[in-house]
Amino acid sequence: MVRAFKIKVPASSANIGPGYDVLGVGLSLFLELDVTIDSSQAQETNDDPNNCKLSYTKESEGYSTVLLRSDANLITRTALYVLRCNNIRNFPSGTKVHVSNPIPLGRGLGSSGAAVVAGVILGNEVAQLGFSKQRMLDYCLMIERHPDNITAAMMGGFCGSFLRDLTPQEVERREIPLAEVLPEPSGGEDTGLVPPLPPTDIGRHVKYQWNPAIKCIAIIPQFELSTADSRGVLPKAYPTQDLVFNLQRLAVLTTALTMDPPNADLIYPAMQDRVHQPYRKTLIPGLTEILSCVTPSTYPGLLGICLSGAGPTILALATENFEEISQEIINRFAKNGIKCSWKLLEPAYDGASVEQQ
Ligand SMILES: Nc1ncnc2c1ncn2[C@@H]1O[C@H](COP(=O)(O)OP(=O)(O)OP(=O)(O)O)[C@@H](O)[C@H]1O
Ligand SMILES: N[C@@H](CCO)C(=O)O
Repeated sequence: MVRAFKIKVPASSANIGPGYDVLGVGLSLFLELDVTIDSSQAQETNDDPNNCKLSYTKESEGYSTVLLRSDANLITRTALYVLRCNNIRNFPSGTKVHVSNPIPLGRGLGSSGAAVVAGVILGNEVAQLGFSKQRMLDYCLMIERHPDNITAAMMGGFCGSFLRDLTPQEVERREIPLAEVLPEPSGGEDTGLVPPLPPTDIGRHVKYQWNPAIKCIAIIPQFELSTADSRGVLPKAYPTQDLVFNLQRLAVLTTALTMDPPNADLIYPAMQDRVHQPYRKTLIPGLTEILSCVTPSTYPGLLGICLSGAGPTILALATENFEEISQEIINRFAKNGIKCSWKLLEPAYDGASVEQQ
């Protein structure tokens, strides 16, 4: 029997200013996997140690750099983690995965979150494990340990999320699939290890309303900034007044983005942040100036502006004047020698999906 299905996972923007590691919104830019499982084509997948032939469309972001071995690529490596937790060593023979990825890598638009969500869904589908989205979140959150992008990509829409405290035993078992559980890309040997199942309900979330008049402009610099590096510049402890500053704004922002008509006088100041953006300016030339100089008074229709995820992309929320707002930010990056592209996006309300074909 031949099986074919398509997995679609949205990009996402995390933090939305004050909601560091808390808020995320799914965006209308989709990572897509076309999957076929045809045992009569097993020979074609024999080159891969885990029976999976992986390819990317030429137009895909990362086309020339992503690794295609199934135990090295983030999507298939994640799927292998799910399979092995459930005592299945490899993909079914004759598995082919063709990826179309329009989400720029390492720019703050949730490319890794989308890849991890797609990988967990891939594992669930190929082995027909029948997991709910909530259970699949547990697997995702053992890999990417901040829930904002992952939750928005899996569930869609505008989400607030947290990780529950793990018990000391669960903390001990915080398996790190990329380091321990899966074979290293260079070796490729299957160690036979069965990783422990993830604890249940690691991530809890709510979905907020979003006023559909609010569009998301992503201004995307042409340089990559890895999330790990961008987290590395953050302090280990914060002054109380900075945490209170963010908590106050976070509480107001989640409702302000639902109100009709949107109120720029409320949203713009509610999107200010003192927890991550001030520290990340060292990695993103022009950031401080961009965040402070483009305002609703200079650009009617602009509601708020922030760093998208770990950066370097800038997220501007607006109801009109999209081109003018983008051009202003592009010009300011250009003064710092940085070229950008921009995209006008909407929230992806439904999150990740699977379509049987
Ligand atoms: N479609 C994909 N296929 C394979 N690997 C991917 C894919 N998407 C992301 N990755 C991996 O994830 C890395 C980028 O992850 P990183 O967390 O640094 O940035 P990001 O997820 O784009 O940004 P942010 O988390 O701030 O939104 C890439 O360099 C690549 O290794
Ligand atoms: N909350 C995360 C999102 C990026 O993955 C960060 O800002 O580091």
